[in-house]
Formats: sequence, C-alpha cells, structure tokens
Amino acid sequence: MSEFLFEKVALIGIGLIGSSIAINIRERGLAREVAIATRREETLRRAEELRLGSSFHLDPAEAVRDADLVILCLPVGSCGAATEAMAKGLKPGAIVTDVGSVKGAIVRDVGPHLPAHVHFVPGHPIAGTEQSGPDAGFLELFENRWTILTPLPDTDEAATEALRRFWEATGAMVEVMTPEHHDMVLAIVSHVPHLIAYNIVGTAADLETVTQSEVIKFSASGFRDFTRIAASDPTMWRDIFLTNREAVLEMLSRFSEDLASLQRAIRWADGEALFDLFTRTRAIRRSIVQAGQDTEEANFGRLKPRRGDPWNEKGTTAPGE
Ligand SMILES: NC(=O)C1=CN([C@@H]2O[C@H](COP(=O)(O)OP(=O)(O)OC[C@H]3O[C@@H](n4cnc5c(N)ncnc54)[C@H](O)[C@@H]3O)[C@@H](O)[C@H]2O)C=CC1
Ligand SMILES: O=C(O)C(=O)Cc1ccc(O)cc1
Repeated sequence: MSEFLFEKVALIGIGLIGSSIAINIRERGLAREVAIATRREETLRRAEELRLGSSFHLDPAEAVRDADLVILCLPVGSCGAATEAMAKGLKPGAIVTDVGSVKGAIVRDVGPHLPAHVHFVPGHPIAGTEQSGPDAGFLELFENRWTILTPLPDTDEAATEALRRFWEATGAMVEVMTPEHHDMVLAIVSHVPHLIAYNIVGTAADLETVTQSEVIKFSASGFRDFTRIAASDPTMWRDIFLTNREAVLEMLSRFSEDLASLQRAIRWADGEALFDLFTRTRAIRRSIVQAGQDTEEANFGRLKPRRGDPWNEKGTTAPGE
C-alpha cells in the first residue's frame, strides 16, 4: 500500500487553483510526482521556480503520461481543446477531473474527447480569490470550503470516492450533485453576484458626475467590496458567463423582478416593504455568521428556494436541505 493517495498527479494549467492544489500536494504529501503542463513557457518556468511540481511540460499529452489523476485547472472555455490535446497520453484507469466554475459545459466539452478507459469526475472547489496566476496559490485555500463533484450516471463510484479523499486531504468538504443542479445554484450564489459587481463598478466608472478620483476617494464603503470582486480574471469570468448562460439568465430575470419591486417601493415611499426585506436579509447574514460558516456552504443552506424553483426540481439534495 502506497503512502500516497496518488502516485502521479498531472495539473494542466497552473494559475490560482492549480498552484494551490500543487502546494497542497507538496506540503501534505498527497502524491509522489506532480507533472505540470502550461501553454506558455514563461508560466512553466515560474511554476518551476516556485517548486510547484516535479516535471514541467509544454505538451499536455506528455504531462499526463502515467498519471493516476489529471486535473484541468484552466478557464472553462479552454478545457475541451486541452483535453483533446492530452487524450492520447492518458493511461487506462486514470481519473480525469477539473476545477471549472461551470459543470454542464465541462461535461459537454471535455467528455467527448476522453477515451473510454478513463474515469471522468468533474469537480469545482468553491474557494478562490480575485487573484490569478502561479504566484497566487496558497495552502489554506480549500480549508473548510466545499468542493462539489458532479459524476455522471455511469461514473465508477470508486473513482468519485478516490477524488473525494483527495479533496478532503486538502481540508475541503465534499458534496456530490448533478451538473445541472450545480450550475443553477452557482448562478445565484456566485455568478450573478460577480455580474452585479462588474456592472456597478462599470456604472460608477462611467458616471460623468463621479470622477475617477471620487470613486477612489470615497470607496471605503460597500463599493470597495464590489471593486475586489470586479478585479477577478476577465478570461475566467467571460468563459463562466458564456458557458452558464441559461442558468445565469434565469437567475438574472428573477433578480431583475425583485429589483423592480424594490424600485417601486422606493418610488412610492413604501418604507414597510423596504424594512421587511432588509430585516429578512439581515437575519440571513446573522445566521450565517452565528453558525461560523461565512462561506458559500452557508448560502446554499440558508437561501431556501421558493416553491417551484428549478433548484428543487433538478439534481440531488442541495446542502442544507
Ligand atoms: N479564481 C477563482 O477564484 C476560482 C476559479 N475556479 C475555476 O478554476 C479554473 C482556473 O481558474 P484560476 O486558477 O483562477 O485561473 P488563472 O487565470 O489563475 O489560471 C489559469 C491557467 O490556465 C492557463 N490558460 C489560460 N487560458 C488558456 C488556454 N486557452 N489554454 C491553455 N491554458 C490556458 C493560464 O496560463 C493559467 O495557467 C477556471 O475554470 C475557474 O472557473 C474555481 C474556483 C475558484
Ligand atoms: O473571490 C471571491 O469572492 C470568489 O467568489 C471566488 C470564487 C470564484 C469563482 C468560483 O467558482 C468560486 C469562488
């Protein structure tokens, strides 16, 4: 019996998430070997300087050779082409997973390029920051955060369990659900909030009466939190919105309806409506903090779907239900 969870792990892409995984493998001794593949030579050299792996490759098919676990750590829109490029190197029985923020598109784009002799278990650590690149990774990123796995109906259960053990070894908590359910939940707890941040920072920047210097000068308030989110990687977020279109548009139309009723309450000076909503939302925040779970996990548990919500109709049980 090996002392490692996996003998060889291959990381395709080495940005914030890839480098955080690499640091976890190194510091917690989760694999004997770590092969890293990147598109750009410069990123590869930086990964080597940071001692993130044991071998470094520009050809992903070379990196995955003999790997028991292959993790795609790329923007969602690049995963299909990267899988096509690495497929011929995959060994029989290897587990292939990813960390992308959208799961339906990963199943659609990655699945068809994989040989039948590998196990495909899409995944998503719900942990991150607005930073990107190989220097951004850190050991504690996944601690006490959820990682969602979305195996397909015919995925080997042992492969899902092996991946669960890997994520748990990084300090993560693991939940299994369908890709459709994942995409719907993430649309409201992560994707739409990012869109709101991008939008409000864009609106403020465009205002002629609020000069750039005033935006900076007075940003010590709630606006500052939005600027952090709106500093997130443009490629990654473009891909998320293009690949989770349906769920984002669905949540956005609910959001717009609710915003319109707030607008109406302000127009008609309906203080009671405003007070009621703000009281409800304050209670949500307080219960999250009280539970000591200021994480997406708490959001899942507490933002209960309304009757007839698609969350309830698809997928498995949502955490907290
Ligand atoms: N940043 C975050 O907070 C989180 C990100 N994710 C997901 O993880 C994945 C990776 O995100 P990060 O590590 O944050 O990104 P990153 O931007 O820090 O790193 C991405 C890596 O992919 C490479 N890359 C970019 N475009 C490529 C292409 N067309 N072909 C091949 N390689 C390419 C980059 O050189 C870099 O090595 C994304 O799918 C994202 O949705 C998941 C959870 C949190
Ligand atoms: O920086 C933040 O606040 C985040 O929300 C990080 C994040 C970004 C994308 C994900 O799919 C999961 C987590």
